[in-house]
Amino acid sequence: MFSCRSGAALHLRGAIFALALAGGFGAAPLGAREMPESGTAAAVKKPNVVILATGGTIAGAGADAANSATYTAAKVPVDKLIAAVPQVNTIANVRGEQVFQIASESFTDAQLVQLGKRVSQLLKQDDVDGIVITHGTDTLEETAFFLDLVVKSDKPIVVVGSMRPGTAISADGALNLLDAVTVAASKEAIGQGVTVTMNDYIQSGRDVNKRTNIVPSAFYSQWGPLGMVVEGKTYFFRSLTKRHNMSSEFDIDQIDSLPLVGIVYGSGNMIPGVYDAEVQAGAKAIVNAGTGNGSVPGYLVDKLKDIRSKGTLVIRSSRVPDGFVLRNAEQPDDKYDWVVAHDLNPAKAKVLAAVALTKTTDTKELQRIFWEY
Ligand SMILES: NC(=O)CC[C@H](N)C(=O)O
Repeated sequence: MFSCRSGAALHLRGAIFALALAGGFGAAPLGAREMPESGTAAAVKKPNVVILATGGTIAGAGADAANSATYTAAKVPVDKLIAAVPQVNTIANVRGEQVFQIASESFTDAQLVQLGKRVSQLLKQDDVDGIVITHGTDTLEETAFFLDLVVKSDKPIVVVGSMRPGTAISADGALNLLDAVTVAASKEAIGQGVTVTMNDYIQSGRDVNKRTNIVPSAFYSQWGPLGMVVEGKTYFFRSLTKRHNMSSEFDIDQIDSLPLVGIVYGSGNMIPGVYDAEVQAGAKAIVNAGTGNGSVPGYLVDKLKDIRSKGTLVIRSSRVPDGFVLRNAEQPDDKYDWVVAHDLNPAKAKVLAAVALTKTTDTKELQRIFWEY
């Protein structure tokens, strides 16, 4: 019905082109939050976006432009990151805050809580419309999921990193940051949960995983991206169906620390003493990153039953990146009072377990939480 050859379509395309010409280089892109009030670019009220910088490769620097993988992370301060991408200013009123300057593998739970509280505090302000968090990519998926679970706001929260430092040939950080600001400033991202903008895609922070160590296409979700961001405009194709942010029962304003949760990686010929070490170190739950469908070697079943009977929670996840762990398949979870992590990888299961344990240690409740988030 709406053919490109129709007069109406041609008229519409002509009008959009004329508007773009009138706006010139400084015009707000189509993704900006507010529409023009009088049809001129000057009347566009830009959204306010705060960039919280935490370090990572996006703030990294190498000795030579050929160093795409050998460099030091967490070097460049937030003001320089923003100054390097002046195009963000056409999309939003942007200001930066340096929260940390670390490689993301060095994130502690205390820092995660501190970051979450700052995001929550800022999003309560009327003069903040969206948040971008620049972050190392190694644990970006944990931080994004944590914020998805605990920040009670519908406003966009975008976590972004890069795979190459800004000093490298074909550095990806500048475009990823521009895309992050675009999403944080967009109406379409409201209520979509925490998102991650890497390599032109908008990924759900809940679903996304880092899958490769080097290339810019490192981030992947088995359920697919939510959409794309291209030249200052967002294109959403899906929504997150899991509970998050406003529909979450967790609230960072009520959380001051996280209980310790350990992960044990499954393989052939495992060392049973590793579980004891985690319990002795204070782990309230152990995520078993089992083989296959979260399988547990026969010689370890009694060890895990024993740990559970003494109070530590056992959560079956899998080292296999895709698919999900089925309850009572491979092991009788009902009988042993274990929990399954559903489709969450071990690192994400650890985050959800820690957050859930701030409210309950009841295994039925924990299993409900693992189904719902
Ligand atoms: N690409 C990256 O950001 C990796 C750098 C570093 N290991 C970090 O996670 O911060």
